[in-house]
Amino acid sequence: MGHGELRGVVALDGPSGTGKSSAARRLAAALGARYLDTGAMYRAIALAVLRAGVDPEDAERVAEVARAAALEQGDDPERSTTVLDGADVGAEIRGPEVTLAVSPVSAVPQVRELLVARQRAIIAAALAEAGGIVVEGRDIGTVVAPDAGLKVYLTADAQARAQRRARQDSASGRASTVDATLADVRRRDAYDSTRAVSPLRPAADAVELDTTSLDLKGVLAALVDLVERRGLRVVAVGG
Ligand SMILES: Nc1ncnc2c1ncn2[C@@H]1O[C@H](COP(=O)(O)OP(=O)(O)O)[C@@H](O)[C@H]1O
Ligand SMILES: Nc1ccn([C@H]2C[C@H](O)[C@@H](COP(=O)(O)OP(=O)(O)O)O2)c(=O)n1
Repeated sequence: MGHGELRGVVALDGPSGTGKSSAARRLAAALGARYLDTGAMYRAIALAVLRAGVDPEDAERVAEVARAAALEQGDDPERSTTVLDGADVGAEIRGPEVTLAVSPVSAVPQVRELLVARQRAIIAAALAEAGGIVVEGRDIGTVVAPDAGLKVYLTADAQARAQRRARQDSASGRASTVDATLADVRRRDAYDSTRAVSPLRPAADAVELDTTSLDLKGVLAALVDLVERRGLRVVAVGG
């Protein structure tokens, strides 16, 4: 695949249910860029921890599992795959057990060191091969890609985020209620933003985008506008 229209890295950070994955995939596809779902990587390690029967709060054992896990995260926005120990776990990593375990697992410094190194390698390869990549997560603008050409911090009110996530879970066949999802959203927001290592927070140079009253099309339009105004969109070069 030749170079697309995006030059450099777009970082999309923010709490759960703000629309990071939906927006990042669409933006990457629209601009012929690659896409990286860093949350899926943390979820895959959390799944490996559960499969190994390790307590997600046991940092030492969690780090051992992370080092031993064979994890491959794809960067195709049309088909983003997460392969753990040879099998695609894209559906399993969205289940409630993993969603509960991923908060303590992603707070382990050695897990973050390992995954941030892999994320940076994926970003470097994408820039060489496609010219641009959209990366979503919690610490992209602050830690993983501090020199990103554009950093956007997505927000939305907790009720809207819980309703979106509950609808998403139900559509995927996972039992869910808005109240239970709201409690999970608040739990993970608190966990992710108060942890000692790489806490969830907007980078000082991030643009904040409140998606509460925007539909997906509106979010995409806002992001394309920000990319263009930042001079990161070029006429596609063939080949
Ligand atoms: N602006 C929006 N308006 C309505 N629904 C949205 C919006 N953004 C995302 N969604 C939906 O909400 C759910 C969660 O979105 P997702 O992109 O997974 O959020 P995040 O990656 O931030 O957790 C998905 O089903 C998605 O289609
Ligand atoms: N760059 C990242 C991405 C995710 N995490 C952690 C924090 C999140 O609660 C979990 C799951 O991330 P994910 O983006 O899949 O979660 P949501 O889709 O936003 O609900 O992983 C992280 O610590 N750093």
